[in-house]
Amino acid sequence: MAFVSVVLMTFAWIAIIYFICNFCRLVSVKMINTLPGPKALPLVGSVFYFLQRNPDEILGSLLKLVRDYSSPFQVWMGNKLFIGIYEPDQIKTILQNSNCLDKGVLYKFIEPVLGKASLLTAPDTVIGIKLDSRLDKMSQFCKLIISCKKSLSCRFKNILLYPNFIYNLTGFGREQQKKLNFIYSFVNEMIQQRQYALNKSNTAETKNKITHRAICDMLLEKSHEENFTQESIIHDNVLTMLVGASDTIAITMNFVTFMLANFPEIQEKAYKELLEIYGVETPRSAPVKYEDLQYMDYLDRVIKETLRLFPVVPVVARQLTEDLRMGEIILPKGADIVVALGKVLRNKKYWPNPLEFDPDRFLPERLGNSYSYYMPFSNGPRNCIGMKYAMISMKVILATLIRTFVFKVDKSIGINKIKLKFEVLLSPIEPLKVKIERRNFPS
Ligand code: HEM
Repeated sequence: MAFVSVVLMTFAWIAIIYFICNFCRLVSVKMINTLPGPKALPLVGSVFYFLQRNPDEILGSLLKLVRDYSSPFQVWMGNKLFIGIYEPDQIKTILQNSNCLDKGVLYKFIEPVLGKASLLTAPDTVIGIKLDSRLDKMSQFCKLIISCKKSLSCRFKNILLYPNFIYNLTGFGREQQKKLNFIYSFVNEMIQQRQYALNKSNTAETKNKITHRAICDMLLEKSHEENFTQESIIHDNVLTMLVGASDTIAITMNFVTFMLANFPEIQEKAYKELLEIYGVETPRSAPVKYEDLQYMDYLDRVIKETLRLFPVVPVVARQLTEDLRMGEIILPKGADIVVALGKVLRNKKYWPNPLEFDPDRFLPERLGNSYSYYMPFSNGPRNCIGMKYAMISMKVILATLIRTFVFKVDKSIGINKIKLKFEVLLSPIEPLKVKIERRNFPS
Protein backbone atom coordinates (compact mmCIF):
# COMPACT_ATOMS: atom_id res chain seq x y z
CA MET A 1 0.00 0.00 0.00
CA ALA A 2 2.79 2.35 1.02
CA PHE A 3 4.53 1.53 -2.28
CA VAL A 4 1.39 2.43 -4.29
CA SER A 5 1.13 5.79 -2.46
CA VAL A 6 4.78 6.56 -3.21
CA VAL A 7 4.24 5.77 -6.90
CA LEU A 8 1.06 7.90 -7.01
CA MET A 9 2.78 10.76 -5.22
CA THR A 10 5.69 10.58 -7.64
CA PHE A 11 3.35 10.75 -10.62
CA ALA A 12 1.46 13.63 -9.04
CA TRP A 13 4.72 15.54 -8.56
CA ILE A 14 5.80 14.87 -12.12
CA ALA A 15 2.41 16.10 -13.37
CA ILE A 16 2.70 19.28 -11.27
CA ILE A 17 6.24 19.93 -12.48
CA TYR A 18 5.12 19.41 -16.07
CA PHE A 19 2.20 21.76 -15.57
CA ILE A 20 4.46 24.52 -14.18
CA CYS A 21 7.07 23.99 -16.85
CA ASN A 22 4.47 23.96 -19.56
CA PHE A 23 3.07 27.22 -18.24
CA CYS A 24 6.55 28.75 -18.46
CA ARG A 25 6.83 27.30 -21.92
CA LEU A 26 3.63 29.01 -23.05
CA VAL A 27 4.94 32.30 -21.74
CA SER A 28 8.08 31.97 -23.80
CA VAL A 29 6.19 30.65 -26.84
CA LYS A 30 4.51 34.04 -27.04
CA MET A 31 7.91 35.61 -27.50
CA ILE A 32 9.19 33.14 -29.98
CA ASN A 33 6.28 31.77 -31.97
CA THR A 34 7.53 33.53 -35.09
CA LEU A 35 10.53 31.23 -35.45
CA PRO A 36 10.35 28.37 -37.97
CA GLY A 37 10.78 24.79 -36.77
CA PRO A 38 9.26 21.32 -36.78
CA LYS A 39 5.70 20.91 -35.51
CA ALA A 40 5.56 20.83 -31.70
CA LEU A 41 2.79 18.98 -29.81
CA PRO A 42 1.70 20.01 -26.30
CA LEU A 43 3.85 18.45 -23.55
CA VAL A 44 6.10 16.41 -25.83
CA GLY A 45 7.11 19.10 -28.33
CA SER A 46 8.94 17.71 -31.38
CA VAL A 47 10.29 14.66 -29.62
CA PHE A 48 8.81 12.37 -32.32
CA TYR A 49 11.26 13.93 -34.75
CA PHE A 50 14.16 12.07 -33.11
CA LEU A 51 12.37 9.03 -31.68
CA GLN A 52 12.94 6.58 -34.52
CA ARG A 53 16.56 7.47 -34.96
CA ASN A 54 19.45 5.38 -33.71
CA PRO A 55 22.52 7.31 -32.47
CA ASP A 56 24.17 7.17 -35.94
CA GLU A 57 21.19 9.01 -37.41
CA ILE A 58 21.07 11.93 -34.97
CA LEU A 59 23.51 13.92 -37.12
CA GLY A 60 21.30 13.29 -40.17
CA SER A 61 18.23 14.60 -38.31
CA LEU A 62 20.09 17.70 -37.16
CA LEU A 63 21.30 18.33 -40.71
CA LYS A 64 17.76 17.92 -42.00
CA LEU A 65 16.57 20.58 -39.57
CA VAL A 66 19.35 22.88 -40.77
CA ARG A 67 18.36 22.22 -44.41
CA ASP A 68 14.64 22.68 -43.81
CA TYR A 69 14.56 25.77 -41.60
CA SER A 70 16.22 29.16 -41.79
CA SER A 71 18.48 30.30 -38.94
CA PRO A 72 17.41 30.79 -36.15
CA PHE A 73 14.88 27.94 -35.88
CA GLN A 74 13.21 26.37 -32.86
CA VAL A 75 12.85 22.80 -31.63
CA TRP A 76 10.86 21.89 -28.53
CA MET A 77 11.95 18.74 -26.69
CA GLY A 78 9.18 18.35 -24.12
CA ASN A 79 9.10 21.75 -22.46
CA LYS A 80 12.73 22.50 -23.24
CA LEU A 81 13.29 25.04 -25.99
CA PHE A 82 16.30 24.62 -28.28
CA ILE A 83 17.13 27.29 -30.85
CA GLY A 84 19.33 26.23 -33.76
CA ILE A 85 21.56 28.75 -35.50
CA TYR A 86 24.04 28.41 -38.35
CA GLU A 87 24.60 31.88 -39.85
CA PRO A 88 28.14 33.10 -38.99
CA ASP A 89 27.09 36.57 -37.78
CA GLN A 90 24.38 35.11 -35.53
CA ILE A 91 26.89 32.53 -34.27
CA LYS A 92 29.32 35.26 -33.26
CA THR A 93 26.53 37.27 -31.60
CA ILE A 94 25.86 34.25 -29.40
CA LEU A 95 29.38 33.04 -28.75
CA GLN A 96 30.78 36.48 -27.98
CA ASN A 97 27.91 37.56 -25.72
CA SER A 98 28.57 37.70 -21.99
CA ASN A 99 25.00 36.50 -21.29
CA CYS A 100 25.68 33.29 -23.19
CA LEU A 101 28.55 31.81 -21.24
CA ASP A 102 26.60 28.90 -19.70
CA LYS A 103 26.85 25.75 -21.75
CA GLY A 104 23.29 24.52 -21.34
CA VAL A 105 21.39 21.32 -20.79
CA LEU A 106 23.27 19.15 -23.32
CA TYR A 107 26.52 19.79 -21.46
CA LYS A 108 24.77 19.07 -18.15
CA PHE A 109 24.09 15.54 -19.43
CA ILE A 110 27.78 14.94 -20.00
CA GLU A 111 29.08 17.21 -17.25
CA PRO A 112 29.98 14.28 -14.99
CA VAL A 113 32.13 12.92 -17.78
CA LEU A 114 33.59 16.26 -18.78
CA GLY A 115 34.50 17.14 -15.20
CA LYS A 116 31.63 19.47 -14.02
CA ALA A 117 39.90 7.81 -25.82
CA SER A 118 42.05 7.89 -27.29
CA LEU A 119 45.27 9.70 -27.50
CA LEU A 120 47.82 9.05 -24.82
CA THR A 121 49.83 12.28 -25.01
CA ALA A 122 47.29 14.11 -22.87
CA PRO A 123 48.01 12.51 -19.47
CA ASP A 124 51.67 13.53 -19.74
CA THR A 125 50.76 17.16 -20.47
CA VAL A 126 47.79 17.39 -18.14
CA ILE A 127 48.99 15.36 -15.14
CA GLY A 128 52.67 14.83 -15.92
CA ILE A 129 52.40 11.07 -15.71
CA LYS A 130 53.73 8.66 -18.31
CA LEU A 131 51.28 5.86 -18.83
CA ASP A 132 53.59 3.04 -19.85
CA SER A 133 52.78 1.06 -16.74
CA ARG A 134 49.07 1.85 -16.73
CA LEU A 135 48.09 1.29 -20.35
CA ASP A 136 45.40 -1.22 -19.44
CA LYS A 137 43.70 1.15 -17.04
CA MET A 138 44.07 4.06 -19.45
CA SER A 139 42.52 2.11 -22.28
CA GLN A 140 39.62 1.16 -20.00
CA PHE A 141 39.32 4.84 -19.00
CA CYS A 142 39.10 5.84 -22.69
CA LYS A 143 36.51 3.16 -23.48
CA LEU A 144 34.34 4.29 -20.58
CA ILE A 145 34.55 7.94 -21.61
CA ILE A 146 33.44 6.96 -25.13
CA SER A 147 30.54 4.87 -23.86
CA CYS A 148 29.39 7.68 -21.50
CA LYS A 149 29.37 10.05 -24.48
CA LYS A 150 27.32 7.57 -26.52
CA SER A 151 24.61 7.57 -23.89
CA LEU A 152 24.15 11.33 -24.45
CA SER A 153 22.31 10.80 -27.77
CA CYS A 154 19.97 8.26 -26.13
CA ARG A 155 19.20 10.71 -23.36
CA PHE A 156 18.69 13.62 -25.76
CA LYS A 157 15.93 11.67 -27.54
CA ASN A 158 14.11 10.70 -24.37
CA ILE A 159 12.70 13.77 -22.65
CA LEU A 160 11.63 11.72 -19.62
CA LEU A 161 15.31 11.17 -18.88
CA TYR A 162 16.15 14.90 -18.82
CA PRO A 163 15.78 15.42 -15.04
CA ASN A 164 18.81 13.94 -13.26
CA PHE A 165 16.70 12.50 -10.44
CA ILE A 166 14.79 10.33 -12.93
CA TYR A 167 17.81 9.43 -15.06
CA ASN A 168 19.79 8.31 -12.01
CA LEU A 169 17.03 5.85 -11.09
CA THR A 170 17.09 4.11 -14.47
CA GLY A 171 19.36 1.25 -15.55
CA PHE A 172 21.21 3.67 -17.90
CA GLY A 173 21.80 6.09 -15.04
CA ARG A 174 23.06 3.39 -12.67
CA GLU A 175 25.31 1.93 -15.36
CA GLN A 176 26.72 5.40 -16.06
CA GLN A 177 27.36 5.92 -12.34
CA LYS A 178 29.46 2.74 -12.22
CA LYS A 179 31.54 3.94 -15.15
CA LEU A 180 31.95 7.35 -13.55
CA ASN A 181 33.16 5.78 -10.31
CA PHE A 182 35.98 4.10 -12.20
CA ILE A 183 36.82 7.29 -14.14
CA TYR A 184 36.87 9.43 -10.97
CA SER A 185 38.98 7.03 -8.97
CA PHE A 186 41.47 6.65 -11.84
CA VAL A 187 41.86 10.43 -12.15
CA ASN A 188 42.21 10.81 -8.37
CA GLU A 189 44.83 8.09 -8.28
CA MET A 190 46.86 9.86 -10.96
CA ILE A 191 46.59 13.23 -9.20
CA GLN A 192 47.74 11.71 -5.91
CA GLN A 193 50.71 10.10 -7.58
CA ARG A 194 51.67 13.38 -9.16
CA GLN A 195 51.35 15.15 -5.81
CA TYR A 196 53.59 12.49 -4.27
CA ALA A 197 56.17 12.93 -7.07
CA LEU A 198 56.10 16.71 -6.63
CA ASN A 199 56.62 16.41 -2.88
CA LYS A 200 59.54 14.10 -3.45
CA SER A 201 61.03 16.36 -6.09
CA ASN A 202 61.68 18.93 -3.39
CA THR A 203 64.24 16.58 -1.92
CA ALA A 204 67.70 16.84 -3.47
CA GLU A 205 68.12 13.30 -4.78
CA THR A 206 64.98 13.38 -6.96
CA LYS A 207 65.20 17.00 -8.04
CA ASN A 208 65.87 16.12 -11.67
CA LYS A 209 63.05 13.64 -12.01
CA ILE A 210 60.34 16.21 -12.80
CA THR A 211 61.21 17.21 -16.33
CA HIS A 212 58.33 19.56 -17.09
CA ARG A 213 55.41 21.25 -15.39
CA ALA A 214 52.02 19.73 -16.12
CA ILE A 215 48.67 21.52 -15.86
CA CYS A 216 47.94 19.47 -12.75
CA ASP A 217 51.14 20.84 -11.08
CA MET A 218 49.92 24.40 -11.58
CA LEU A 219 46.52 23.56 -10.11
CA LEU A 220 48.13 21.81 -7.14
CA GLU A 221 50.48 24.75 -6.56
CA LYS A 222 47.60 27.23 -6.77
CA SER A 223 45.60 25.12 -4.34
CA HIS A 224 48.44 25.38 -1.79
CA GLU A 225 49.06 29.11 -2.38
CA GLU A 226 45.41 30.09 -2.15
CA ASN A 227 44.61 27.45 0.38
CA PHE A 228 41.60 26.03 -1.40
CA THR A 229 40.98 22.61 -0.04
CA GLN A 230 38.31 21.52 -2.47
CA GLU A 231 39.93 18.59 -4.23
CA SER A 232 37.02 18.48 -6.65
CA ILE A 233 38.21 21.70 -8.32
CA ILE A 234 41.51 20.07 -9.26
CA HIS A 235 39.80 16.81 -10.12
CA ASP A 236 37.21 18.48 -12.40
CA ASN A 237 39.77 20.59 -14.20
CA VAL A 238 42.07 17.65 -14.79
CA LEU A 239 39.20 15.50 -16.07
CA THR A 240 37.93 18.29 -18.37
CA MET A 241 41.39 18.66 -19.88
CA LEU A 242 41.88 14.92 -20.29
CA VAL A 243 38.54 14.45 -21.99
CA GLY A 244 38.87 17.64 -24.09
CA ALA A 245 42.32 16.64 -25.26
CA SER A 246 41.86 12.94 -25.92
CA ASP A 247 39.32 11.99 -28.59
CA THR A 248 39.43 15.37 -30.32
CA ILE A 249 43.04 14.96 -31.39
CA ALA A 250 42.75 11.21 -31.98
CA ILE A 251 39.73 11.54 -34.28
CA THR A 252 41.23 14.47 -36.18
CA MET A 253 44.48 12.52 -36.67
CA ASN A 254 42.40 9.67 -38.05
CA PHE A 255 40.80 12.01 -40.59
CA VAL A 256 44.13 13.65 -41.52
CA THR A 257 45.90 10.33 -42.17
CA PHE A 258 42.95 9.19 -44.25
CA MET A 259 43.00 12.42 -46.28
CA LEU A 260 46.76 11.98 -46.87
CA ALA A 261 46.18 8.42 -48.06
CA ASN A 262 43.20 9.45 -50.19
CA PHE A 263 45.12 12.30 -51.86
CA PRO A 264 48.66 10.96 -52.46
CA GLU A 265 49.84 14.12 -54.23
CA ILE A 266 48.98 16.14 -51.11
CA GLN A 267 50.82 13.62 -48.93
CA GLU A 268 53.85 13.95 -51.22
CA LYS A 269 53.80 17.75 -50.90
CA ALA A 270 53.66 17.50 -47.12
CA TYR A 271 56.57 15.03 -47.20
CA LYS A 272 58.64 17.33 -49.46
CA GLU A 273 58.13 20.21 -47.04
CA LEU A 274 59.42 18.02 -44.20
CA LEU A 275 62.42 16.95 -46.30
CA GLU A 276 63.28 20.63 -46.77
CA ILE A 277 63.23 21.10 -43.00
CA TYR A 278 65.06 17.92 -41.96
CA GLY A 279 67.01 16.85 -45.06
CA VAL A 280 67.79 13.14 -45.39
CA GLU A 281 70.52 13.05 -42.74
CA THR A 282 68.30 13.73 -39.71
CA PRO A 283 67.07 10.39 -38.30
CA ARG A 284 63.34 10.05 -38.88
CA SER A 285 62.86 9.29 -35.21
CA ALA A 286 64.64 12.51 -34.15
CA PRO A 287 62.26 14.54 -31.97
CA VAL A 288 60.52 17.42 -33.72
CA LYS A 289 61.62 20.69 -32.13
CA TYR A 290 59.28 23.56 -31.34
CA GLU A 291 61.27 25.88 -33.67
CA ASP A 292 60.70 23.47 -36.60
CA LEU A 293 56.93 23.93 -36.45
CA GLN A 294 57.02 27.44 -37.94
CA TYR A 295 58.29 25.99 -41.23
CA MET A 296 55.46 23.47 -41.59
CA ASP A 297 53.09 25.79 -43.45
CA TYR A 298 51.74 23.16 -45.81
CA LEU A 299 51.14 20.65 -43.02
CA ASP A 300 49.35 23.42 -41.11
CA ARG A 301 47.05 23.94 -44.11
CA VAL A 302 46.41 20.19 -44.43
CA ILE A 303 45.28 20.03 -40.79
CA LYS A 304 43.13 23.16 -41.15
CA GLU A 305 41.46 21.82 -44.30
CA THR A 306 40.78 18.48 -42.57
CA LEU A 307 39.20 20.30 -39.63
CA ARG A 308 37.10 22.35 -42.04
CA LEU A 309 35.61 19.24 -43.61
CA PHE A 310 35.57 17.13 -40.46
CA PRO A 311 35.23 19.44 -37.44
CA VAL A 312 35.41 17.00 -34.57
CA VAL A 313 33.17 19.30 -32.48
CA PRO A 314 30.57 20.29 -35.11
CA VAL A 315 28.00 21.59 -32.63
CA VAL A 316 28.36 23.70 -29.48
CA ALA A 317 25.63 24.94 -27.17
CA ARG A 318 24.93 27.86 -24.89
CA GLN A 319 22.12 28.71 -22.48
CA LEU A 320 20.72 32.24 -22.49
CA THR A 321 20.84 33.81 -19.04
CA GLU A 322 19.03 36.92 -20.35
CA ASP A 323 16.68 37.64 -23.28
CA LEU A 324 18.75 38.35 -26.36
CA ARG A 325 17.77 40.47 -29.33
CA MET A 326 18.85 39.06 -32.68
CA GLY A 327 17.66 41.42 -35.41
CA GLU A 328 13.87 41.53 -35.15
CA ILE A 329 13.64 38.51 -32.88
CA ILE A 330 14.02 38.24 -29.13
CA LEU A 331 15.44 34.91 -28.04
CA PRO A 332 14.08 34.13 -24.56
CA LYS A 333 16.12 33.66 -21.43
CA GLY A 334 16.49 29.96 -20.53
CA ALA A 335 16.53 28.73 -24.14
CA ASP A 336 19.42 26.52 -25.21
CA ILE A 337 21.11 27.79 -28.34
CA VAL A 338 22.55 25.03 -30.48
CA VAL A 339 25.25 26.38 -32.77
CA ALA A 340 25.96 24.35 -35.92
CA LEU A 341 29.63 25.26 -36.47
CA GLY A 342 30.02 22.42 -38.98
CA LYS A 343 27.38 23.84 -41.30
CA VAL A 344 29.38 27.07 -41.80
CA LEU A 345 32.54 25.11 -42.58
CA ARG A 346 30.96 23.33 -45.57
CA ASN A 347 28.91 26.29 -46.82
CA LYS A 348 29.69 27.17 -50.44
CA LYS A 349 28.95 30.84 -49.73
CA TYR A 350 32.22 31.01 -47.78
CA TRP A 351 34.19 28.04 -49.20
CA PRO A 352 34.06 27.60 -53.00
CA ASN A 353 33.75 23.90 -53.95
CA PRO A 354 33.31 23.03 -50.29
CA LEU A 355 33.60 19.27 -50.77
CA GLU A 356 36.98 19.51 -52.45
CA PHE A 357 39.99 18.75 -50.24
CA ASP A 358 42.15 21.75 -51.06
CA PRO A 359 44.64 22.76 -48.32
CA ASP A 360 45.81 25.71 -50.42
CA ARG A 361 42.50 27.47 -49.92
CA PHE A 362 44.15 28.53 -46.62
CA LEU A 363 46.94 30.40 -48.46
CA PRO A 364 46.69 34.02 -47.28
CA GLU A 365 46.26 35.31 -50.84
CA ARG A 366 43.29 32.96 -51.43
CA LEU A 367 41.69 33.08 -48.01
CA GLY A 368 40.30 36.62 -48.07
CA ASN A 369 37.49 37.09 -45.58
CA SER A 370 36.76 33.37 -45.23
CA TYR A 371 38.98 32.98 -42.16
CA SER A 372 36.39 34.84 -40.09
CA TYR A 373 33.99 31.96 -40.89
CA TYR A 374 36.51 29.33 -39.81
CA MET A 375 35.53 28.20 -36.30
CA PRO A 376 36.40 24.52 -35.71
CA PHE A 377 37.68 25.55 -32.27
CA SER A 378 34.58 27.70 -31.70
CA ASN A 379 34.72 31.41 -30.94
CA GLY A 380 34.38 33.91 -28.09
CA PRO A 381 35.44 33.70 -24.45
CA ARG A 382 34.59 29.98 -24.06
CA ASN A 383 36.22 28.69 -27.19
CA CYS A 384 38.64 25.76 -27.09
CA ILE A 385 41.30 26.36 -24.49
CA GLY A 386 43.53 23.72 -26.07
CA MET A 387 43.59 25.09 -29.63
CA LYS A 388 47.32 25.87 -29.75
CA TYR A 389 48.26 22.69 -27.93
CA ALA A 390 46.11 20.68 -30.35
CA MET A 391 47.74 22.20 -33.46
CA ILE A 392 51.23 21.76 -32.02
CA SER A 393 50.76 18.15 -31.00
CA MET A 394 49.09 17.19 -34.29
CA LYS A 395 51.98 18.72 -36.26
CA VAL A 396 54.55 16.94 -34.10
CA ILE A 397 52.84 13.57 -34.55
CA LEU A 398 52.29 14.04 -38.31
CA ALA A 399 55.81 15.34 -38.95
CA THR A 400 57.13 12.12 -37.40
CA LEU A 401 54.65 9.80 -39.11
CA ILE A 402 54.87 11.28 -42.62
CA ARG A 403 58.68 11.05 -42.63
CA THR A 404 58.57 7.43 -41.54
CA PHE A 405 55.54 5.96 -43.32
CA VAL A 406 53.47 6.26 -46.48
CA PHE A 407 49.70 6.10 -46.06
CA LYS A 408 47.70 4.42 -48.82
CA VAL A 409 44.10 3.50 -49.62
CA ASP A 410 42.98 0.69 -51.94
CA LYS A 411 40.61 3.01 -53.77
CA SER A 412 40.23 6.75 -53.28
CA ILE A 413 36.76 8.00 -52.31
CA GLY A 414 34.93 11.30 -52.57
CA ILE A 415 34.45 13.40 -49.43
CA ASN A 416 30.66 13.18 -49.84
CA LYS A 417 30.88 9.38 -49.59
CA ILE A 418 32.31 9.54 -46.06
CA LYS A 419 29.28 9.07 -43.82
CA LEU A 420 29.53 10.67 -40.41
CA LYS A 421 27.91 10.24 -37.03
CA PHE A 422 27.67 12.56 -34.08
CA GLU A 423 27.99 11.39 -30.48
CA VAL A 424 29.22 14.57 -28.79
CA LEU A 425 32.09 14.33 -31.28
CA LEU A 426 31.96 13.80 -35.03
CA SER A 427 33.38 10.53 -36.30
CA PRO A 428 33.05 8.29 -39.36
CA ILE A 429 30.30 5.66 -39.31
CA GLU A 430 32.53 3.14 -41.12
CA PRO A 431 36.17 2.94 -40.04
CA LEU A 432 38.48 4.86 -42.39
CA LYS A 433 41.07 2.24 -43.26
CA VAL A 434 44.56 3.11 -44.47
CA LYS A 435 47.50 0.89 -45.36
CA ILE A 436 50.72 1.94 -43.70
CA GLU A 437 54.03 1.21 -45.42
CA ARG A 438 57.52 2.13 -44.27
CA ARG A 439 58.89 4.97 -46.38
CA ASN A 440 62.13 4.54 -48.33
CA PHE A 441 64.49 7.42 -47.78
CA PRO A 442 65.69 9.05 -51.03
CA SER A 443 69.33 8.17 -51.72
C1 HEM B 1 41.48 18.91 -32.89
C2 HEM B 1 41.46 19.24 -31.65
C3 HEM B 1 40.41 20.03 -30.95
C4 HEM B 1 39.27 20.63 -31.43
C5 HEM B 1 38.76 20.68 -32.87
C6 HEM B 1 38.61 21.25 -30.30
C7 HEM B 1 37.45 21.99 -30.39
C8 HEM B 1 36.77 22.45 -29.28
C9 HEM B 1 35.50 23.11 -29.34
C10 HEM B 1 34.72 23.45 -30.63
C11 HEM B 1 35.14 23.39 -28.07
C12 HEM B 1 33.81 23.99 -27.61
C13 HEM B 1 33.95 25.41 -27.27
C14 HEM B 1 32.60 26.03 -27.07
O1 HEM B 1 31.73 25.48 -26.39
O2 HEM B 1 32.41 27.11 -27.61
C15 HEM B 1 36.18 22.92 -27.20
C16 HEM B 1 36.17 23.05 -25.82
C17 HEM B 1 37.23 22.69 -25.01
N1 HEM B 1 38.42 22.15 -25.41
FE1 HEM B 1 38.94 21.68 -27.30
N2 HEM B 1 39.34 21.01 -29.17
C18 HEM B 1 40.45 20.28 -29.52
C19 HEM B 1 41.47 19.87 -28.68
C20 HEM B 1 41.59 20.21 -27.36
C21 HEM B 1 42.75 19.94 -26.53
C22 HEM B 1 44.03 19.30 -27.02
C23 HEM B 1 42.46 20.38 -25.27
C24 HEM B 1 43.29 20.38 -24.01
C25 HEM B 1 44.58 20.42 -23.95
C26 HEM B 1 41.12 20.92 -25.31
C27 HEM B 1 40.47 21.43 -24.23
C28 HEM B 1 39.20 21.95 -24.29
C29 HEM B 1 38.48 22.40 -23.11
C30 HEM B 1 38.99 22.36 -21.67
C31 HEM B 1 37.24 22.87 -23.56
C32 HEM B 1 36.11 23.45 -22.72
C33 HEM B 1 36.27 24.97 -22.66
C34 HEM B 1 35.16 25.60 -21.82
O3 HEM B 1 34.22 24.93 -21.46
O4 HEM B 1 35.28 26.79 -21.54
N3 HEM B 1 40.63 20.81 -26.59
N4 HEM B 1 37.17 22.35 -27.96
